[in-house]
Amino acid sequence: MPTIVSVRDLTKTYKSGFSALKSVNLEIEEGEIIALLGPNGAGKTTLISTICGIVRPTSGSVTVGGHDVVRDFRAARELIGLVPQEITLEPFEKVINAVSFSRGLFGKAADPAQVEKVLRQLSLWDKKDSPIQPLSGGMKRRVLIAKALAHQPRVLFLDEPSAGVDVELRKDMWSVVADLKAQGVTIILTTHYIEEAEAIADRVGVINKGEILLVEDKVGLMTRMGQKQLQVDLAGPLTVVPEALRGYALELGPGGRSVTYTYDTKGERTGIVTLLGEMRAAGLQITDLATRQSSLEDIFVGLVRGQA
Ligand SMILES: Nc1ncnc2c1ncn2[C@@H]1O[C@H](COP(=O)(O)OP(=O)(O)OP(=O)(O)O)[C@@H](O)[C@H]1O
Repeated sequence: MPTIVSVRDLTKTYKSGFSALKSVNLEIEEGEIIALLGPNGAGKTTLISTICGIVRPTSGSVTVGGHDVVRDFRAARELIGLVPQEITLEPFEKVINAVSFSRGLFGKAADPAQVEKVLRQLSLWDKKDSPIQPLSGGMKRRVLIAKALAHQPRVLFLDEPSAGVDVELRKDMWSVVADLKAQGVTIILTTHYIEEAEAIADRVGVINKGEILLVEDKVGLMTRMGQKQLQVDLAGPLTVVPEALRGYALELGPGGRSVTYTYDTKGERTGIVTLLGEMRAAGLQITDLATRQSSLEDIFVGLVRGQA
């Protein structure tokens, strides 16, 4: 896939002297969903604001569709839609007017057919004549997305799309994002919810203290850095791990009723078969087995702690 957004050696130092981005490099491919994960203050909003031309870079460059976001800002901005974190809508305006007006902000001529297409796409067509105020929280978020899509951008930025949103609405947002991707829109979202990245992103970028720690295919990342754990439940409780099993990475569970064995998913041999054999030989009676794959959250916490 061709690159649509290219960030090269980007730094941002605010007037206060605070260095919010430190030599960030990032290439985003057309048609992908990339999730930027990071703790509070990591630099996520600064990064997307710089790509969108709202914050001026201190050094480095950003291009969108080949247009430099500073030198050629009009052409770059036309390709971008930004859905802000806060609901910033005129409460008494009708849905259809709010969306049509956004198109005009980009100097695009009125196009009722395009506005209808966007409203239908977001299941807002039957609400087109409703004022915004009485709409549910979910519908208001859809209006924000419709406004960002009104001028037919190729790249959509979603800044924490599900901050303060309940589980049902979050799932609803995920299906909207999946539909947009199916229509070829490139999506860049920032999130604190690792499950959100796990559910919808193709690639994940982890950012902390103004630096990108990694950008990687989600599935590949989880396989590369993931570990698995085997929990073995026992008929009788243990007080310590028996001497014969000390060579294994074992942890005793609550009340000594189980042991947990952590193993590497990349290893040629997991060691499970020999472990179970040695447990039996040590006189332990096994009642159940369960495995667990480490999640993106485990990987994320490990990376951010590692940098600290
Ligand atoms: N205008 C500004 N002047 C000075 N410092 C700023 C300014 N804007 C942001 N910062 C600082 O830059 C750092 C990065 O902020 P940013 O909003 O990009 O982080 P974030 O990852 O989006 O955080 P959050 O998840 O909390 O929204 C923070 O320490 C913030 O206080």
